[in-house]
Amino acid sequence: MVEDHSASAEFTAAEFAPPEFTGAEHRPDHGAEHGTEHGVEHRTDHGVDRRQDLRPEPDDSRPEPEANFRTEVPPAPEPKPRMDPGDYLSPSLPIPMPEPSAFGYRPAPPQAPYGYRSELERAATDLPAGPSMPTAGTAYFGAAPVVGNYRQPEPGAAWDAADWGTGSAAGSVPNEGEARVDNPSTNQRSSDDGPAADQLPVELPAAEAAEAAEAAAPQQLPEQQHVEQQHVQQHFQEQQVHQHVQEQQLQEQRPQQHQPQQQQPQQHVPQQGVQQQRPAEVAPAVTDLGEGWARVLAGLPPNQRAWLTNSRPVTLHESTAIVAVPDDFTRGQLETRLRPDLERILTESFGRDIRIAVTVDPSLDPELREQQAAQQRPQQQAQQHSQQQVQQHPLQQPALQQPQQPQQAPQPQYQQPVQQQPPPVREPLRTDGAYQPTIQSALTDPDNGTQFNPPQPQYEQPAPQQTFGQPLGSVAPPPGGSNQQATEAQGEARLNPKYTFETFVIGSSNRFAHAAAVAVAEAPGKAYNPQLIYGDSGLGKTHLLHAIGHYVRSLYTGARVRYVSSEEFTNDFINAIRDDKASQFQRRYRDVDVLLIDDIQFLEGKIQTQEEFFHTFNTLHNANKQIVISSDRAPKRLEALEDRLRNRFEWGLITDIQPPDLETRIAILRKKAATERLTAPPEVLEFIASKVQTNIRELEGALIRVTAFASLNRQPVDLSLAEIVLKDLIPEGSKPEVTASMIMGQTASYFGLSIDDLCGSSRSRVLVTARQIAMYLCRELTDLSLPKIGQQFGGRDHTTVMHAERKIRQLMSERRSVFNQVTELTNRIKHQAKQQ
Ligand SMILES: Nc1ncnc2c1ncn2[C@@H]1O[C@H](COP(=O)(O)OP(=O)(O)OP(=O)(O)O)[C@@H](O)[C@H]1O
Repeated sequence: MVEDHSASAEFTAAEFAPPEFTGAEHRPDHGAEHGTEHGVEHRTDHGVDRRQDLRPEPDDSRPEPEANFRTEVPPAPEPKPRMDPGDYLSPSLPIPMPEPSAFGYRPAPPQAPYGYRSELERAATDLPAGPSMPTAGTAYFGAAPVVGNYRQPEPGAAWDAADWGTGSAAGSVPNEGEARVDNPSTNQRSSDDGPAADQLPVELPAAEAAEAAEAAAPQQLPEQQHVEQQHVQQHFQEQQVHQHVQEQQLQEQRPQQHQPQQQQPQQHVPQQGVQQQRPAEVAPAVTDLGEGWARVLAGLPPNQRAWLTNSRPVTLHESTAIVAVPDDFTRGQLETRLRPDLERILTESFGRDIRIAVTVDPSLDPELREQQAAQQRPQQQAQQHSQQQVQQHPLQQPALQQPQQPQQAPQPQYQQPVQQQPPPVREPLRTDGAYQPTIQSALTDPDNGTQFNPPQPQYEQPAPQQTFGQPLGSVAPPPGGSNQQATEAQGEARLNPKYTFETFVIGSSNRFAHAAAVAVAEAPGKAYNPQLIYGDSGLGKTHLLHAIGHYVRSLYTGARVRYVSSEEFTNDFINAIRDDKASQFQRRYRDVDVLLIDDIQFLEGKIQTQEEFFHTFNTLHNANKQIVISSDRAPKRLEALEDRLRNRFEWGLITDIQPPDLETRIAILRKKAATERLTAPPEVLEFIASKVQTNIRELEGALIRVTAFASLNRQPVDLSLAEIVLKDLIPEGSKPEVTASMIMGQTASYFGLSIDDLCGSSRSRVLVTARQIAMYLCRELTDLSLPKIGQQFGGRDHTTVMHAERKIRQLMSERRSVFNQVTELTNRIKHQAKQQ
């Protein structure tokens, strides 16, 4: 429900989901697998080609490229040697793209960085603007008018040069209609033009240096002016010809010919030769990203091209070109300022719509490579020296032939990206084709029963730097570290591998929460911070939190993600105080890039823990680290939480999850059946979905029971069998409350044990099974979280409960005795609950 749009920017999916929000409309043909059933999307792809909706409206105040060209040229410029496009390309020749299979990776999720956001934004812009509804684009995103990576400053508002990366002094965003024009007399460029010539790094390539020097020259000879004017005129005419030809092309609607184009250096002929250049202007469409990228580099003005010097085209997936850049800051520049021009040129080059997705590959940073090389040099020299000694003193060979110490890994440079510097223009790009994309495959094909590929170990990347920036005060694992470290990092994140975006079914009840979660994962700390997801138990909040974690880790090498439930946070905090390990505790929760904190309602009434969480929150938020919170209520209804915390939750984006409708429930069951390889005909799934309406965990439990029963009895799963198994399911609405103590009491008496036995440490077989069954039933029949259940059973860890749940599910389908025990116990417990 909408609580208060103006104050909390909160909204509910159910009310606002526009009717036209159907999967079919939203999903063109991208992605590995996608379907719409009963209006419910089975998302397994990240591909949604709707980024046009997302991209910011072109800023009128920024000159179009051509206008830019004209305004940048001083009225009487000094003659400059025309640069051959080959010069532009030389430092950054695109490499042939490796075949995905050759490197053992699958292509990145098609258009991942846009699809989900576009969904969210489309939803936002489609909403009716009522009197209490702020304008679209800022309505739902809390205080900051942030959409994706793009921060759109308010017209006239002060803006920070760092946001635009020019290093120039802060200015103000021009009001609508105000154009930013370069000032040739002072040689100052408007901030939108990218790195100004005098701010470019010292070691420019020759051509760039010539241009920078030229821009700095105060005087021009009349003769030079004349030559330059000729160039200007010529270029202008060339562009007109180009436009004309393009218009003709459009009119004729000629099918594009996809012929690979040989990269031809452009001829600079005198003005009258423009007509002869026509064939070169009407370049045939390219099919290869390398060629397309070459055209991009040739087509951009130098100041924009400077940002691409260390970039690298990675691969083209359908209509998404993935480009790697050395750092987050450059990524931001590409995604905001350069995007329109890049996409325009690529679209023209390919003859079809092309969008870009930018990923970070720190190994492209020339400084870093230089440092690496410098560190390796002494070792190599020492090695050479040793070898020489060996040759000179053969008698010493035994000593010298000791196995070499493994080469010490270069020390990581965990620096924050340099914020106000244009990208270094120093070294030619690597052309060895050894690049492996940071974006890991996140595609699943549940219909084929294939599992989601968990992110590859983080430190297999050649980069000795964390892509995601430096966690606060952290001691990051060394580069090139072992798989064990990667596994540890994975373990540290504490993410359930089954809870990914691929296994999450989208319906009208959770569409907004899902779209926001994806947006957050794609731009952690930038899109919506914090993000709060609330909804009743068993509706997928935890699933979304874990999915964010997985997705961040697959997109950003080295990103530190930590999932924790509020109860664990509380316990950890108490233990830290008890053991005098406060600083360790703080490091654990503050040295992360993404903190996912589940069931925040459990902090209610815990004053000291709230205080600690408040500081954790502030530290992370101030450092632009992402915080995602889940709660069973809207923040306003967390009355026992301190005001200052609740206020902070409202800074970002609040989304709710509603109980799924019938179609979504059926879709969830289908997905579950596919991933768990359970066979159940559609009518059985529909029957189960109609019986269990408000809790997806119970829904899944019902499916497990039906299929397990069938498997034990060697019967086919059909409607009559499902009816028998689920006959005791109490209709929703009149659901009596089942408590943990009820379950433990019933279980203990059923197995002839005591409650102390269940909570104790004995590991006799009967006891272990009884304990695990009780834990399983607590999970299925109550709303208790994993840690809470663990507490009930003598303070056991939540992972023990997870293990028990899994184990009993498995045993139910393998052993009749276990199935019977669980069924019998369920009936007894429900019977007892009904009578109370
Ligand atoms: N949209 C969905 N698609 C697929 N599975 C879902 C979806 N929503 C929930 N589930 C599944 O339902 C089960 C319960 O979800 P989850 O634990 O995330 O709920 P929750 O809202 O966090 O509940 P609680 O508040 O009790 O912790 C999980 O197995 C999860 O995978």
